Amino acid sequence: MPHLPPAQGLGFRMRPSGGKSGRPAARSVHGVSEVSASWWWWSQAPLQLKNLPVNSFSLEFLTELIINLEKLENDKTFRGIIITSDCPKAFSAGVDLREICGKNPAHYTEYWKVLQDLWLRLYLSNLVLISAINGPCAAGGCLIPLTSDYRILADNPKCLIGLNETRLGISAPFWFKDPLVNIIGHRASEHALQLGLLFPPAEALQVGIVDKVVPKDQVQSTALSVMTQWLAIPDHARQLTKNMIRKPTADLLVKHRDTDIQNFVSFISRDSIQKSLQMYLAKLKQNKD
Ligand SMILES: CCC/C=C/C(=O)SCCNC(=O)CCNC(=O)[C@H](O)C(C)(C)COP(=O)([O-])OP(=O)([O-])OC[C@H]1O[C@@H](n2cnc3c(N)ncnc32)[C@H](O)[C@@H]1OP(=O)([O-])[O-]
Repeated sequence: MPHLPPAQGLGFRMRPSGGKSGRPAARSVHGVSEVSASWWWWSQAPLQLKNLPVNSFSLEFLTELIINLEKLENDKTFRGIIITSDCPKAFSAGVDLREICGKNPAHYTEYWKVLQDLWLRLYLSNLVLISAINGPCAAGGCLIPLTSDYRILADNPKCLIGLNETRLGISAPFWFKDPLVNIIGHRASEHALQLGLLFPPAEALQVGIVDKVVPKDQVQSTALSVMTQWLAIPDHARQLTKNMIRKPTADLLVKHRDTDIQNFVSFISRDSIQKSLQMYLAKLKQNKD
């Protein structure tokens, strides 16, 4: 049987795309499930996010995710990753508000740097990245879909997706805004970002923030068939093309990382912003079903 991810934290499984029988030995590294991938035909790895209850980005979760992405990137067996959620409530609720509320500037600095690291790793990945979005995906949670090469969303009214930061009284960083503009265009981004819109599936497809909407039970199979299409292209040609298209956007963050951290830390440390985030968190707790 494939090795299952641990109950908490991040896990990932890798499976042959061609349906061959047998399984390689599983081993565990630093508490993270990993399957040693020695079989050349295993070209795509499902990466299942599991940080209960809503895959919010805690510092620990982000760090673990980066380590695992690095392993996949360095393992030449893999040419693509399908990223999905193993939490029933959400694909991702974005930044864990407890990381940016009531902490100190040193913590905010560390947190923001790690979030930038994740963005850079994903945005410039040589692998084909497909987001299989099987739950709500809010604000920072869109970091993964927006840096992916293809996005598939489950057709369920609960599966809202968008950058809703303004509704929390904060602003999405430019490195969230830029990929959104690249994907849906300038005017639609102005609209979506200023109003903090969370799109239901049909609207998400119409505006172009996702590429496909399918019934929830078909998200995974659709991701696999899209992956097959992308893997039919020779890696070197696809990677050069991806890099050519994305590098100018990524370079903006690389060049302005320190200023961006300083801006974030001074903004998030303001009393008025802290108050507004605390109110949002309290409202989330009240709204529980
Ligand atoms: C800085 C600029 C850039 C980025 C910004 C961001 O990403 S800002 C982030 C913007 N993100 C959003 O606006 C999304 C906010 N989240 C939601 O809208 C909903 O939780 C949901 C639709 C994802 C799931 O709905 P559902 O009814 O199925 O589940 P539920 O609602 O009952 O939640 C379960 C538990 O998780 C808790 N919790 C949830 N999110 C967060 C969080 N981000 N953090 C921490 N905790 C969070 C929630 O309080 C509750 O805790 P409790 O009481 O059990 O201790």
